[in-house]
Amino acid sequence: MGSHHNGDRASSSNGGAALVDKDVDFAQYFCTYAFLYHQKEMLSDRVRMDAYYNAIFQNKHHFHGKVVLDVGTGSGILAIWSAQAGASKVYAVEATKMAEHARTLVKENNLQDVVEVIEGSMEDVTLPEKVDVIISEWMGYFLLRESMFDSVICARDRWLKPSGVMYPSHARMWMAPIRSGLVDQKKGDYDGAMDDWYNFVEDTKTYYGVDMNALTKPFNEEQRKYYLQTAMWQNLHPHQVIGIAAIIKEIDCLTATVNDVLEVRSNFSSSITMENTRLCGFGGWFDVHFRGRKDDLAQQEVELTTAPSVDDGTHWGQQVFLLHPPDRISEGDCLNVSFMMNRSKENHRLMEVEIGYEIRQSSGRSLPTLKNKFYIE
Ligand SMILES: C[S@@+](CC[C@H](N)C(=O)[O-])C[C@H]1O[C@@H](n2cnc3c(N)ncnc32)[C@H](O)[C@@H]1O
Repeated sequence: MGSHHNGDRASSSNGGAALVDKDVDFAQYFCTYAFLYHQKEMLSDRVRMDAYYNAIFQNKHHFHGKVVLDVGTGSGILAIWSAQAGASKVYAVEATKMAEHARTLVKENNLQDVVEVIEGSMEDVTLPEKVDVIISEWMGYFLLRESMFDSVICARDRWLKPSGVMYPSHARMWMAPIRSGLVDQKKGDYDGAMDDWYNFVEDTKTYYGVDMNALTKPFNEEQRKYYLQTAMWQNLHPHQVIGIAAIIKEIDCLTATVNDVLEVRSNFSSSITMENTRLCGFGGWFDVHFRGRKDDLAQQEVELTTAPSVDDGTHWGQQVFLLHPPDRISEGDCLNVSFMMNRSKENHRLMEVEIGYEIRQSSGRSLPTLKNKFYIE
């Protein structure tokens, strides 16, 4: 993944809705994955690496003598591990030129007889046989950003044997109320940008004789979106979580369809667990599990979580949705939240989010429901 302000991680499916222009998709999305610095960032994420490493090497029975497909192999790391764990054949599919680097690594590690690197979009590739295992690291910010899971679904439906296993096998999205000083900082930035605009309008009128004020409204909307409504990348401290976290989506990777992940809708409640604090927003994260399948379980189940953590932060961090203004809130209060996330119409790899929430105070009083719109860019 690129910079922490929502860089890109990568696919080329049709998003389940509108048709996607592959050239545009390549320019906007895949391109970043062609850089080694980007792959290195993922390869340096110890939580991510340990989880996949343990999932493979503690469950060698799923790999030994088996045919494996790695969807989006990048540097080839998961394909190489699969081969080292005893796979008889690994197809490693990668859309970008990173495939060439993967090929180099495969050769240097003496696995060229087992791992076949194929440069191409998963959706376009034809394999000579069906596979026993599909492994992929497809997760974007807040799980579904990038919509790369579509490509995994496509691969599964075309190439996985009926008895096949998915790595990971399950995924969940989580959400919790949080406190954060960022809410004040962003509001300050936004106010500063608007003050600057008003000065600009005045100066333009004074010095150049043109009144720009008619553009104040659209400028304001633009700045609000940028400073106040764009979800932020954060590595939250667990102490910033002020209420019970809720699961808002569960995905069985063996059976989920694109339709199942086009939209996420959840109504949940969260009890506030911190005395006299501020509700500054909501934090969203995900976890995935490697459990094998019901009739062919993992010997050692592995979890990869991106929950707020002091020592085990990941490059995914959490996505933070800030509320302006924040509300005073205290232990015993309860939040009723309605959450909705859809793909952006302009770019199926980006997301739009609506969060409605109502505070029920421990006194029994309810505050009016507030609705907020956000963009995961
Ligand atoms: C998050 S990276 C993971 C890379 C590597 N598997 C790892 O774990 O380090 C996802 C990779 O999948 C590739 N990718 C995404 N969608 C793809 C598709 N539809 N076909 C082929 N490659 C794809 C991207 O270019 C990127 O290199």
